[in-house]
Amino acid sequence: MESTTSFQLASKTTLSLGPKFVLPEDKRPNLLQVSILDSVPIIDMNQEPSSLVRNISRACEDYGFFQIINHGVPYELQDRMLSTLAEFFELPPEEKAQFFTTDINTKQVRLYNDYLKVDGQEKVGMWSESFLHPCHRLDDIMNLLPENPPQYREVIAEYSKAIHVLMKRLLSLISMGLGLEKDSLEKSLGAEKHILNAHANYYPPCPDPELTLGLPAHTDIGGLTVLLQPEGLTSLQVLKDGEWLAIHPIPNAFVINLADQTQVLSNGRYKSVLHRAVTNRSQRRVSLAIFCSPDPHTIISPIEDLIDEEHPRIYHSYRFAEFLQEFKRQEGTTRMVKECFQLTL
Ligand SMILES: O=C(O)CCC(=O)C(=O)O
Ligand SMILES: [Fe+2]
Repeated sequence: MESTTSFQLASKTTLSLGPKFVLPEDKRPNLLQVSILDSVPIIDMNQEPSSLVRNISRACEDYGFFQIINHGVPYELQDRMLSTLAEFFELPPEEKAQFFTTDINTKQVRLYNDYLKVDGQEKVGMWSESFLHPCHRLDDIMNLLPENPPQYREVIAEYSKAIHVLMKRLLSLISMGLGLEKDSLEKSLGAEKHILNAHANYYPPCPDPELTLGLPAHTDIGGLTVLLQPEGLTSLQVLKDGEWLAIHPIPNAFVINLADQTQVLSNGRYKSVLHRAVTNRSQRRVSLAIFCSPDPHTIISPIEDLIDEEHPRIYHSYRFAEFLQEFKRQEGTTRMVKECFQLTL
C-alpha cells in the first residue's frame, strides 16, 4: 500500500496546519484582495431559447463561467449526492486507504491529496482530498467504486445520468452561441465516445485559510464542467482581468465552466479560465465536478467554421492523449497545457 495517507481528513476534529501545508507568501490566497463587487452571470435555463443562447454565449466570452438555475436536476438528488460523498470522505482512514494512489497513469479510481511544487521541488499539500473516477458507462468499472457508503454506486449512477442529459443540452446551447450546428461541440468532443469523470473534493475546516489553498489555481482540461457546490460556504474563485472573483453558492444551482478543449475548439473565442478553491475555518465543504472530456484517441482541432482571415487558427491539431500526457508532465505546477498547443503566429 502506498504511503500517501498523510492527510487524514477522516478526523472531524480541527487538524493542525503543519508546515507541509503552508504555502510560500507569493502563492497564498490573499483573501482580502478577492473582489466582492462582481461575480459570474446567473442564467435561468427556463428562458426563451434565443435569449438563453445569447446570455450563455456572452458569459462564455466574458467569464468562461456561469451559474444556472431551473436546470431540471432534482434538488433532492443533488443533496443525496453531496451527503453520500461526505460519508465516503469521512470513512475511517483504513477503509479509504485502498483508494489512495499517486499513480496517475494506470489507476482509474483515485483518492489523492493535490499539491504544488514550490521552487520546483518541495511539495506543499493542498488542504483537501480529491476522489476521481469515470462516471459514464459505469457497468465497466462499477466493481472498482466504493462499496461504502452502501448507496455510493447507486447515487453516483443516478446523478451522473442526470448530469449527462444537462451536459448535452449545455453543449448544444454553447454550439449555437458560436453560430454552429447544435451538435457541433458534442461531435468535436468525440460524439458518443466522450467520457464523463467525477471529481469530488473534500475540504475540512482549516485553522488558517490565509496560509493554504483547498485547490490550486487550475483550468479544467476536458470540454465542459458541471460543478455542484454546497450552500452557505463561499470557496470557489475565478480569475477575471487579473482579479479573483468569488462564486457565491445559490440554492439549487450549478456552476458551469468551459474547459480547455472548448477554448481550443472555439479557436480561443470562449475561454477556459483559472479558478481555485479557498478554505474556511468553520465547516467542512464537499463539492463535485463532473468533467465531460474527449476519449484519448479523439483529434482536437479548432472548428473550421470559426477560422477565417479575421480569426486565424490559434491552435494546432492534436490527439487528446497528447494533451493528457502534457497535463501529467506539468503535475505540481500552475499548469499551462493548452499554451503548449498554440501556434506561434
Ligand atoms: O470545490 C470547488 O468549488 C472547485 C472544484 C474544482 O475546480 C474542480 O474539481 O476542478
Ligand atoms: Fe476545476
